Amino acid sequence: MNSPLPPPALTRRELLSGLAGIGAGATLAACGNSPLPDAGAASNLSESTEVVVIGAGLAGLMAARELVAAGKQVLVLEARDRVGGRTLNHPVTAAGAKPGTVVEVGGQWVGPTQDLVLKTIADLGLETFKTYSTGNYLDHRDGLSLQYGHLFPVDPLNLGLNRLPPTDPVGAAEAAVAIQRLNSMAAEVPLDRPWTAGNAVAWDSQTFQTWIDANVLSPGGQALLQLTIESVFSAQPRDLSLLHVLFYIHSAGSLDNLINTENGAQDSRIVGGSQRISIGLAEPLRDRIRFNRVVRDVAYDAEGVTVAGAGFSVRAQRAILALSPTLAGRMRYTPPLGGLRDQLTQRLPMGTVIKVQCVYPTPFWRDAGLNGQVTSDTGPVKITFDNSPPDGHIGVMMGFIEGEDGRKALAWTPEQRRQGTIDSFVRYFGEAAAAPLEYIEQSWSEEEFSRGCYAGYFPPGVWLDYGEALRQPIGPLHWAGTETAEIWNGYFDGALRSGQRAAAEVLASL
Ligand SMILES: Cc1cc2nc3c(=O)[nH]c(=O)nc-3n(C[C@H](O)[C@H](O)[C@H](O)COP(=O)(O)OP(=O)(O)OC[C@H]3O[C@@H](n4cnc5c(N)ncnc54)[C@H](O)[C@@H]3O)c2cc1C
Repeated sequence: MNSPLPPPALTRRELLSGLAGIGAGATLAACGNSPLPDAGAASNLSESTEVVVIGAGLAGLMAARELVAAGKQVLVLEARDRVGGRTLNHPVTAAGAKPGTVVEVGGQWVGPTQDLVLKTIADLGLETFKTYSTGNYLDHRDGLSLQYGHLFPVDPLNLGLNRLPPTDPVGAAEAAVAIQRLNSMAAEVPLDRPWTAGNAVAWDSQTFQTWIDANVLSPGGQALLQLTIESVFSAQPRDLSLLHVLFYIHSAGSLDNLINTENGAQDSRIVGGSQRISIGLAEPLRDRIRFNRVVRDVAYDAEGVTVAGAGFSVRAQRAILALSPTLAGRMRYTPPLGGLRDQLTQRLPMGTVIKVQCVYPTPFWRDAGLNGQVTSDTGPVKITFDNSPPDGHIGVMMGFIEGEDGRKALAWTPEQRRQGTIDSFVRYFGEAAAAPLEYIEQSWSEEEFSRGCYAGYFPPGVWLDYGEALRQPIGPLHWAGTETAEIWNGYFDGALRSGQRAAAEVLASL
């Protein structure tokens, strides 16, 4: 926890200036940090390659790396002026912050069993540090706050006794039993073909809320499961197919893996910020990435594929579309994709999340014996984490406004979101939270090239009737992106695995 800060990560501007020597140098030099595509500078640029990858997030970058390693010619087209997609470092500029201090406004954590992302981090020479978890958790329910620690030194039956807030013991016990039941059901869902599970029809015909209503009796247990699902999917239990929830649990190994901080998906962070993974993957590809290339048209035939946008086109033998099905569905395909694939992309919405962070002179909650991790029944921020830098020289409190709360907050002004965040933090940590030095937010639903987060999710009926079309290549078109992953779907690890899988498909087909 107390390791000194590493040398500052390569900044976006440094990476871009490093990339400016490539073929489309004029465009890159001009693009700076503008979030808008510089279509004019790309006028009439026409290139050809063996494989074109659309999207320079983790999936696209991994696919490109694999193809280059196999000796293929590759071009990566990225709509934004940066790499990383849903990973994004943000500089902390508050007084007292050491130069180079960043917080992640996108994905940030890694944990055990996420083997590919952990290997990638190690291969890139990056380091991880544990999410701050020393001290008590805090649960806020029915207007009261309760601090609690690890009440039970051992939990031999793995009932989650230390994971669920004991504010309502009956509710916590019921939720713990439900979680174990869900883990057992999830193990029956084949990761490669969830729609073939023995109970697939019944499970894909109901929402997760329907299952809660039928199987969890106490209001406290219901509320805990609802919050659990909101925090994992940034959507409401009423939005999600039960089959999808079970697939996702199996994909991560267990629901415990999804929700735990220590030894779970929130276990560790990357020193210098998670976007360093994307930047590290991109560095050897610097002469192959084209920024500000918003692909709008994909024309394909037996010979290959031409992808194009304002002022540019690329001809290739194969294309990997390394982005969410929702985004892939926004492109125009010639000839049109089959109805199954097209309708699939009409049915996979992205979750809704606004990630909010307040910077303070110190992580003052630690002095009160709190680890900064809150669960709450009161919004807009119902989940918080201590997001301070590794040495804790400044305090960063982070929260998510997600699901239903996120949807409401999309209609708020920036000042209302800031005030709502501060009100939540004051409710949990007292008046010391009232005057942050800096407020940072990222609303992923308002990002044209993400359209929501953490990931796309499956409402009822979609796995059953459209699941087959998720990864099935169409002619020279191959699909990647974390939404296509079997293992750790929705996470960094799944994104990287999907890139590897799509690259292997292409290599086998060439
Ligand atoms: C707030 C938040 C918190 C999260 N927390 C975690 C976490 O702690 N741990 C974890 O493992 N995961 C987390 N995730 C999820 C994780 O970030 C994603 O699973 C992963 O980054 C997805 O990578 P990807 O390559 O599949 O997609 P993306 O990162 O979305 O990459 C797609 C790329 O395609 C580009 N693109 C889009 N449209 C076009 C177009 N028309 N033409 C060209 N390019 C285009 C985009 O700009 C983008 O760069 C979180 C996400 C968010 C937003």
